[in-house]
Amino acid sequence: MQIDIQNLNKKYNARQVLFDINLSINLDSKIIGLVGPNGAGKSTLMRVLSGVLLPNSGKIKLNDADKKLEYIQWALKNTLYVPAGERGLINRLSLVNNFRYFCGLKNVNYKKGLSYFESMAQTLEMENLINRDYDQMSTGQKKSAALLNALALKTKLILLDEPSNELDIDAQDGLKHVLNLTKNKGNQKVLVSSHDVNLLTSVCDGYVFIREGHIIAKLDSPASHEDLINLYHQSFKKEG
Ligand SMILES: Nc1ncnc2c1ncn2[C@@H]1O[C@H](COP(=O)(O)OP(=O)(O)OP(=O)(O)O)[C@@H](O)[C@H]1O
Repeated sequence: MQIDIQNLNKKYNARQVLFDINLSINLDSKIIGLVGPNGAGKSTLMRVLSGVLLPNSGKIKLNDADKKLEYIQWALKNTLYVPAGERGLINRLSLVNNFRYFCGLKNVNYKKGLSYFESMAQTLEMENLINRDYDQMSTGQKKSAALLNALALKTKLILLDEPSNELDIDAQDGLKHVLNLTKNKGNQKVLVSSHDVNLLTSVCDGYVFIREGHIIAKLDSPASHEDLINLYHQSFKKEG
């Protein structure tokens, strides 16, 4: 199954921020890094892919046997956008009740999903936090909580926006570990936007480079720390 983005444009009022995007995303269990300077359009592209923002023109198509399903219908159930910062979950709900709430939104069986949620909480060393309200967590705990929720829901596509910001060193290791685990478990595609070269090179199997709303390069393989930095400088070299 594949998502095909075709000639997609997105504006905020008069300001165009995505230009004629053409990109195919295969829903295998690989992790793709979305890389680009501040303001390049990474979050916007991920929000469009999650169905919470609509493009102004162009199409997103599901290349699937079930051709009757519109992308937006599929995306609202099968994707989850985890925003940067502290806005991922509902403030006055505990982490486990957030999971229950999101199960309702995504049509996931809460009772069946709970044991997986608990095992992921253990892997992320968050089992002591699952009954704490989201607004009583630290910044880094909130990020880990939103990530745990996304992984436990098992949505087919997870869109992670700067997931390692504000994580302490242990939590960064936990993040890399669980992201690598998702590849072995096999059913979740992850698109991760990040400026963290260490995270990207530890987990990504490929990259999409975006500059000023244009996709300018793709790499279909992992990269070493040094290679990614070199590619970044080649791709985003300032002209003039
Ligand atoms: N709600 C909005 N209204 C108007 N302009 C917006 C809005 N959100 C983003 N933009 C603009 O769209 C452009 C792309 O922003 P976006 O957040 O997608 O970039 P980004 O690549 O994720 O950046 P960063 O790495 O800094 O998070 C920027 O110029 C930004 O100022």
